[in-house]
Order: sequence, then C-alpha cells, then structure tokens
Amino acid sequence: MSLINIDNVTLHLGGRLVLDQVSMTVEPGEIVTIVGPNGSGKSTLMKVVIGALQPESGTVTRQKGLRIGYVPQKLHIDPTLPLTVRRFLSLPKRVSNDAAHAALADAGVGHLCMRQMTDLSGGQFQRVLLARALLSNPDLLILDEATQGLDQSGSADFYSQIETLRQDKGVAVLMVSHELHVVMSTSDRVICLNGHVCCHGAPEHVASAPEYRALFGTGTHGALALYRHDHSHDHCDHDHTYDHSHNHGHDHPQEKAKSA
Ligand SMILES: Nc1ncnc2c1ncn2[C@@H]1O[C@H](COP(=O)(O)OP(=O)(O)OP(=O)(O)O)[C@@H](O)[C@H]1O
Repeated sequence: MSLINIDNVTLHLGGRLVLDQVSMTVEPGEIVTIVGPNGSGKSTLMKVVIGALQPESGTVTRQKGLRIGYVPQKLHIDPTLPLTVRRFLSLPKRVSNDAAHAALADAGVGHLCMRQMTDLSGGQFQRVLLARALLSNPDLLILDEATQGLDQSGSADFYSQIETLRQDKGVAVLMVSHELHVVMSTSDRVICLNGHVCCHGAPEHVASAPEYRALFGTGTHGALALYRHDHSHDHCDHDHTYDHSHNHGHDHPQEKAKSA
C-alpha cells in the first residue's frame, strides 16, 4: 500500500487555482522529488500531503499510522536566546539523551549536541532540523527546499545523507527542490508540477520530456534556467491563475504520477 495517495486534488487559494487535479503517490522507501517554477504549487501540495490544507475536491489517503518527519526550509530562532542543540531537540516534547544522540548521529552531526543553535553554520543547522524530524522514527521524510541557502557542496552533502538514511532505515522521502542536478541524481521519481502535473517518472524520463524542457530547458541549461528563474522573476511571470501553455497536449493531469 502507498504511504501517501493523492487523487485528483484541486485547490484554490485567494481565488486562484493552485492545484489542478493533481494525483501522485509515495511508495515505501522511495525518494520522490517535486520540481516546478516559483508559484507552481509545490509548497501547497506539501501542505496537502501533511494535512495542513484540505483540498476542495479529490482525496488524500495516508497509510494508517503513518509517521511523517518534516524538515522546513528554515526556522527562525531568536539570536538572543541561549539554546543548545540538545535543548532544541527537546522542544516542545522532551526526548531522552539516547534518542537525541541517535537522531543527531543519523543526521551526521553527532558532535554538535552541546553547541548553541545560533553558532551553527547553515548546513549544520539544516542537519539539526533533519535530526529533529528523525526523532519520531518516520516512515516518510518531507523536505521543503531544505537546502535553500546552502552552497552546492553543502547541499550535495545534505542529499547524500538523505540517501544514506533511505538505505539504512528504508525511510521514504518526498522533497521539493530547486537543485535539478541533485534531484536528477538522487531521486527515484520526479514530478514536474505547474499547477497541474506536467510530467512525471524516472529522472531521465522527466529530463527529456517536452513539458519539462518547455519549463526548464535542456541539460545543465535546464538547471541554470531554473536557478535564474529562482533569482530573477523576469523569464517566467506565471501568476498561475493559470498557464496551461506548457501542457503540450497533456490533457490528462489526473493520470497518476506514480510508479507503474
Ligand atoms: N495562503 C494563500 N493565500 C493566497 N494565495 C496563496 C496562499 N498560499 C499560496 N498562495 C499562492 O498559491 C500559489 C502557489 O504557491 P506555493 O507556495 O505552493 O508555490 P511554490 O511552487 O511552492 O513556489 P516557490 O517555488 O516560489 O516556493 C502562488 O501563486 C501563491 O501566491
């Protein structure tokens, strides 16, 4: 049984169609990545997956008893607040020393237990957030642009830790990422979202799909196009009310983005 089964989900926010008949699944132990331009509904879809937003139509089914660990994009901590990593892991719920040490070790930062949160580098901080997400021994990890702000080698290290976790613990991973070069090497399946599911499948399949190329270009240029997109909003001013021009004849967004 799938861990998550999203079936034909439609949702408007502020009068705008944000998710249009989106379907997707996450199977046990697989790494699924959502890519898409700014404003294409990626974060909204994540909120639907964790149950923070309810769709207007369609269904969201989570495996019974599913444990989800969520790693946010960032978390603001008051810089004047003295807070060690160890204490942070016990907020809001106290955890044992053993559990805290195990989670930190699994996230690759076992040595940082007694450091101040405010002294951590960006990469260390994200790993502590990862450790916090691991405390519940999740079946599914959700990462929403968890490496934003890290340099290329920092984010490559982070994703390699994620792959190790999947291997060692069999945890499934659903992530949003703008880093196409990393996504293409670490994911089992990629879902390209632009309000609707434009295309989906194995990374090589998606990278060569016309719908994906229309959005991101080809090869490394694709990654660069997305990067540029991220930093200057000039080449794609989607307001996603929205734009079906990239649909290229894919008139069946309800086709489920799942493995065969
Ligand atoms: N609470 C809200 N009320 C109204 N509109 C919203 C709300 N949340 C999101 N939106 C709109 O929904 C659309 C999708 O937003 P979402 O954050 O899901 O996109 P995204 O793909 O994650 O974007 P990005 O890559 O920039 O993070 C955007 O047009 C956004 O402005």
